[in-house]
Amino acid sequence: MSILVLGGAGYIGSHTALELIRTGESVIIADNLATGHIEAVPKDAKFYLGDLHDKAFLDNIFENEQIDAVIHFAAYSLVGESVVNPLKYYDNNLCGTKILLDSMVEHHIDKIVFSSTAATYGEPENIPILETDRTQPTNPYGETKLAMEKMFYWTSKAHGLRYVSLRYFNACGADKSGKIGEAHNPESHLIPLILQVPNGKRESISIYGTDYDTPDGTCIRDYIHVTDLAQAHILAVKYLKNGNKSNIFNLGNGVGYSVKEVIDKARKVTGHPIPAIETPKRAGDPARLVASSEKARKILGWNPVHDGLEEIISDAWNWHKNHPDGF
Ligand SMILES: NC(=O)c1ccc[n+]([C@@H]2O[C@H](COP(=O)([O-])OP(=O)(O)OC[C@H]3O[C@@H](n4cnc5c(N)ncnc54)[C@H](O)[C@@H]3O)[C@@H](O)[C@H]2O)c1
Ligand SMILES: O=c1ccn([C@@H]2O[C@H](COP(=O)(O)OP(=O)(O)O[C@H]3O[C@H](CO)[C@H](O)[C@H](O)[C@H]3O)[C@@H](O)[C@H]2O)c(=O)[nH]1
Repeated sequence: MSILVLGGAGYIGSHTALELIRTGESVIIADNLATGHIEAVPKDAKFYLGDLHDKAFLDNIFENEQIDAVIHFAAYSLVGESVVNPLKYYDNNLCGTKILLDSMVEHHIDKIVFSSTAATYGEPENIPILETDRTQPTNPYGETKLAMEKMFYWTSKAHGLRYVSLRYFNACGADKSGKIGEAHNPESHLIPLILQVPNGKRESISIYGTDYDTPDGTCIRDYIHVTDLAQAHILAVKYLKNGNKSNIFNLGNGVGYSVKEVIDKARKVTGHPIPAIETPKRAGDPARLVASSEKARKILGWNPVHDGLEEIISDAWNWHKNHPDGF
């Protein structure tokens, strides 16, 4: 039996595929390469080039491969773009996933783990954020992920399929091998943007807002190593294989770092002064997003081990310095 990794040529998907292979699983990747890279696909994974919206493409995989469970990463995830072009996000993230569910139900594939996000919460009520806290997204990207969760909920009630939704906080870092890492174009995430400065790709890093209600005035986020995220997916598949019920888990370290702290740590890791420029706030950024991942720890047995900011940035730097232009 194999695990189908949809979006496995992307950043988090390729790291998860690699970890699955390291644990001896048979992995099949399907991806349209919209934002992914063929070079990120592990050599031991079988690859299908195609799109989530193409039901015949999915049907063919489910008919010709022995698929035990699906891990679904395929989505668009640029918050700013989702505000300007919401229908692009509804179409890919929600309508695409609807086609996937049609095909899974038809082929009696009954286990799926999928990527959700901290963006489902919007402006948080409490810190750390619990899975039971209010979900009120402040952008279309977060809305599409919340709508996906609800679509899974009702589909599971009607068709007996079971799911695990993983709400990641800020994914970062890279595989220790240095062979794969984050390569988004355009890049919008803080750590890879910072590392473009010592790589000679940009002059400085912008700090979006310095008058937030935080100790140094800059936004606080919960940075979680991509390899720890990958492990959570493996545990979530195991959880479903053991017959457990559908569930939602936050994935973060439970520790928040400010934008200034991240920049300082990157200066230490790279030995570069990394000039920073204070700019106005980016619309829709909550001051603090920090996860409680107690539920994932207790129920999945998840234990993030690459949790220090220095290790996260060192692993990211190990990738970026050798791949300044990505793959
Ligand atoms: N990176 C983060 O910090 C973060 C945080 C929270 C949630 N997420 C979610 O995690 C998932 C993976 O994020 P990522 O950073 O690895 O993104 P990514 O863009 O690197 O990977 C997504 C992959 O899905 C593929 N894809 C997209 N639409 C497709 C379609 N219609 N058919 C087939 N393949 C398609 C892309 O080509 C790409 O390989 C996404 O669902 C994202 O919303 C990411
Ligand atoms: O050049 C930059 C880039 C980012 N930031 C700040 O750095 C922090 C982190 O920003 P990212 O763009 O790296 O990530 P977000 O916190 O915006 O992450 C949100 O968007 C992600 C998708 O891209 C995930 O879905 C995640 O769960 C969701 O919270 C934010 O305070 C942001 O304002 C800067 O100051 N300068």
